[in-house]
Amino acid sequence: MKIDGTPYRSVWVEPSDGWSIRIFDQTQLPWSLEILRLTEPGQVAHAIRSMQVRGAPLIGAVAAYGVALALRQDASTGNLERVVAALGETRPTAINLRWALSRMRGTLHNLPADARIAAAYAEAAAICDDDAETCRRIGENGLPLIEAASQGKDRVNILTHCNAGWIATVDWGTALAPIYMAHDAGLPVHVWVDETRPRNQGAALTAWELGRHGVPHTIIADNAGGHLMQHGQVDLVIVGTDRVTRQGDVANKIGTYLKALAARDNGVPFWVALPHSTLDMSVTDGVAEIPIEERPAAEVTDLTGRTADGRIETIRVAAAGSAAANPAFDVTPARLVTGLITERGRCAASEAGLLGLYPEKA
Ligand SMILES: CSC[C@@H](O)[C@@H](O)C(=O)COP(=O)(O)O
Repeated sequence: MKIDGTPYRSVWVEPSDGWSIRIFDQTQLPWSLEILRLTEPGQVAHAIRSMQVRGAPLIGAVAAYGVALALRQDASTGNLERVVAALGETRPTAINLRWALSRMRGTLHNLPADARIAAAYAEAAAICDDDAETCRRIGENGLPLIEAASQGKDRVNILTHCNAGWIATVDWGTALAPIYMAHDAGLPVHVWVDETRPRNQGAALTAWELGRHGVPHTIIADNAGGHLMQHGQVDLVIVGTDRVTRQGDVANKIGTYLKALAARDNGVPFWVALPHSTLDMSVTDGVAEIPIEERPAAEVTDLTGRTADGRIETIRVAAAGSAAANPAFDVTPARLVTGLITERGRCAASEAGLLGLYPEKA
């Protein structure tokens, strides 16, 4: 996607040296566009854990390059195993991280050490190209939903939660890909952007992305969605996901489940966009089985923003001395999901629906 006319991906190899890795520091958005250079796997682990990079597909892609950086230092089998294990522990909920690391391990494990570095860069690049193309197809497969919802309307209102846009993936995004395509096709799209407390991925990242692309949008407090649905102001909900189970349960940013409940109560379609790398067929019951990341309490008690004179500051908004809990994801049961949008088409959020599109995962 483009920033001020220049096309970017969310992760790339620095062309001047051919090996170091470039990412946007998402903790600095929307205030400043800072590009970081990662040169060793410890920096990659830090970038994922601190959410300088975030979003399920992107953390998988960056971790893949983390393996390549580690092998530059030591291409032994022992080091390959160590880096795969270490990066796999950086965040627990998004399955894309483990998917990418296991794909890297599978490609590299049986190669001689002196062939591993080039192969690791090639495999990480293939993961990135695959993700960009996959997300583009998700856009194509979600577009008809927006076309149908916009019939006879001068505005089609889509609500989204968190950030499942191009900076959460390598390119295009998942939930936002159909929205970009609809906007580019001239459909009258308007997006309700949940602010997405506690880290504000909606207010900071989704709003930034949509704004750069010229997509009309309005930021709302997380609790406003139900009210808007009751008053007919939401035509459909599209969200991304960090893990979809065999029976179609969906893990996504905390608060997604409440949006699905409100959507069901108001007859609003609730769609979930995902690439194949987000499917975890080894898990059936998402509520019981998906590990939910618990993040620092300070993300709840404190807020970071830009002051009127341009300084980035963090302030405490909670009462002094109160404890805070911060589960970062929740699971929406399949029964609340209207359907899944994938690179292979749309399907029901069910085992039969998923196996219809992905028979090889039976
Ligand atoms: C295409 S990204 C889908 C999900 O990863 C996204 O909705 C989300 O929940 C991201 O959470 P984050 O904690 O910001 O990594």
